Amino acid sequence: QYNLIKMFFQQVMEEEKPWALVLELKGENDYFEELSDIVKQHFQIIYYQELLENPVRHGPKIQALFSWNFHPAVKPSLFRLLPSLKVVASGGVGTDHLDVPLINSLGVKVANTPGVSSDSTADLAMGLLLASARQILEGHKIALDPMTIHLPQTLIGTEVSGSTLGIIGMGDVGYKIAQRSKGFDMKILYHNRTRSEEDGRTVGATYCESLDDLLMCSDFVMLAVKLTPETTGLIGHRELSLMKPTATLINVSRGQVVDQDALVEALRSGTICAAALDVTYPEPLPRDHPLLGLPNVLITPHIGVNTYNTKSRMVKKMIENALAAVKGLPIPNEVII
Ligand SMILES: O=C(O)C(=O)CO
Repeated sequence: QYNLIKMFFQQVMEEEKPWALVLELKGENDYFEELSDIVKQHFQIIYYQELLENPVRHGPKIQALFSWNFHPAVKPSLFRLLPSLKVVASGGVGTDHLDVPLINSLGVKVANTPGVSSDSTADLAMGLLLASARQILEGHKIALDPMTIHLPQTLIGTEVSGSTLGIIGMGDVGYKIAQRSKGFDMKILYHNRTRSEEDGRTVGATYCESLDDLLMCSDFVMLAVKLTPETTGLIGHRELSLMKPTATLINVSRGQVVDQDALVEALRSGTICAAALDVTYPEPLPRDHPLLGLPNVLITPHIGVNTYNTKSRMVKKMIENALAAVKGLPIPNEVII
């Protein structure tokens, strides 16, 4: 009898949980299953495929939408299926993939997950810098190929210690990159909309008011800006031509910050030495994209935040934001544009 009562209350509690539509978290691997399980502690979940199979049954009950970065489904036709939707809980800091004013005009709020992913993104940025400077991938290929004889005079890389790093964008990620580069004895320059004296001092970074100066003086140029109308196409032909021919461009922000055609040209012509990119546009690049065929380019598929710890923290934040919206409370990380 006790068990029956317990089951009854469990069922009542389950039914009281609000409904959420979850994009992308299902079944890709165990890790995503685990993240889904965290969401399930607070929400009853409908996956995108289930919604499409029966939109009339599932659509009206959905109050929150969980989504990671860009997802092609997040467009007006989806919102039309979700008349009770209160919030898009987006995983990640950037919300450039969402039309926030349009979503708001439908009475739906947008939230993101700031402050929990800058360490992992900065780690990856340093990984790209080191891998590119020391040709780690090329070395790995040689080590795997029994037909290649490794000669000591091959794979001569760029010394990172003592070189100059120019960070464009001194937000959370830029700052964490500066902290790490300090450990590598790099000279650090930064360019930002606003000068942050204190941040600069703590990590020993020198403010460059002029972006051109930073580009001209840096051995590694690191992009860590938000995508805004001002930063779209920030690095084009002119900016690349200011960089040293020995310099490397690293991008962990958004692909659109760089004019990719100009980058291809600069890499082909030797205007700059190399590029290491965690972000491109589109993502992924089409198989025949010229960037994929260049020997001096290293590309990772937008994995800056992909550690288990970071993703778990992001999911927790997404849940906090979604629960607040469903309860009509102030949303901790509401995106206001
Ligand atoms: O946090 C972000 O904006 C990201 O790009 C995560 O992938």
